[in-house]
Amino acid sequence: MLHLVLDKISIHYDGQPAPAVEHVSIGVAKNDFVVLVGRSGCGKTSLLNVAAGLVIPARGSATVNGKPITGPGSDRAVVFQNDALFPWLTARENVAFALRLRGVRPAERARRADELLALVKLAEAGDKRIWELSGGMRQRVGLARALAAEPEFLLLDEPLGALDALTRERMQTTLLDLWTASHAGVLMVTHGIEEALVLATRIVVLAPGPGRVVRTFEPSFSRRYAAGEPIRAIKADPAFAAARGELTDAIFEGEAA
Ligand SMILES: Nc1ncnc2c1ncn2[C@@H]1O[C@H](COP(=O)(O)OP(=O)(O)OP(=O)(O)O)[C@@H](O)[C@H]1O
Repeated sequence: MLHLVLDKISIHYDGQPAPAVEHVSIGVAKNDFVVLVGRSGCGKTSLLNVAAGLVIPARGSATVNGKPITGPGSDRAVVFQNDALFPWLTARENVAFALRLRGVRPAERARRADELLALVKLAEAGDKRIWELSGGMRQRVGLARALAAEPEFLLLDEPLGALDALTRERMQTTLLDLWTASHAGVLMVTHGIEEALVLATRIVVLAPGPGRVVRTFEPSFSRRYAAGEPIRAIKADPAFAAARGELTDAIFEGEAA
């Protein structure tokens, strides 16, 4: 079984008096969609950066398929909010660039890039330059580029955070479609409570001071979507509203009024 494992992780930034994160364990298997939520400063991005190999923990172990994570690797692709694409290149060229890094032959690159753009519903936009695209379209090019690496794990830091509410909602189902099609394990950070419920197979709720896990939830809504239930019907289910209330309480529990 493919696994990304953060085991008893503590993170202590240089010059800080206290650890940012203490004793946090999170596992992501293939086909899992794990979402980290919690108040500002609870260490969500720091933990994602440990998984990406960009932050080395003070204690604990981070492994991917049993091997220690010592830096970025082709088994993990990262998408950040406002991800940097090359604005002067077309959407197709941006995706093809990632294929080139993977050693895909030039003759193959354009065809494969078009397949990936179709997957994120941008089949018509291959020839458009990045500066000609909307924020939501750019974010989809970023996802197509991440998928070009055929990663076993996708690490997403607020990938929909910069989008307007309607585009964000549409992108949630795009993300679920990509997850279902790719079978990748996903670890994602979000501030969106509904977004976490729509997407996650597991939600890890963190609290700050220092960052630690306070609750986990295993919602079934994303599996229901993957099984063919429309997203509107899922969100209208009273179970969805109940889960939203419970998750909100867990996030704000213990917060000084
Ligand atoms: N490079 C750094 N150097 C020093 N301290 C840092 C650094 N990065 C993060 N921190 C601190 O670590 C703690 C956790 O930060 P982190 O960004 O991981 O939290 P977060 O939950 O992602 O926050 P937000 O929801 O506001 O994005 C915070 O107290 C932050 O100030």
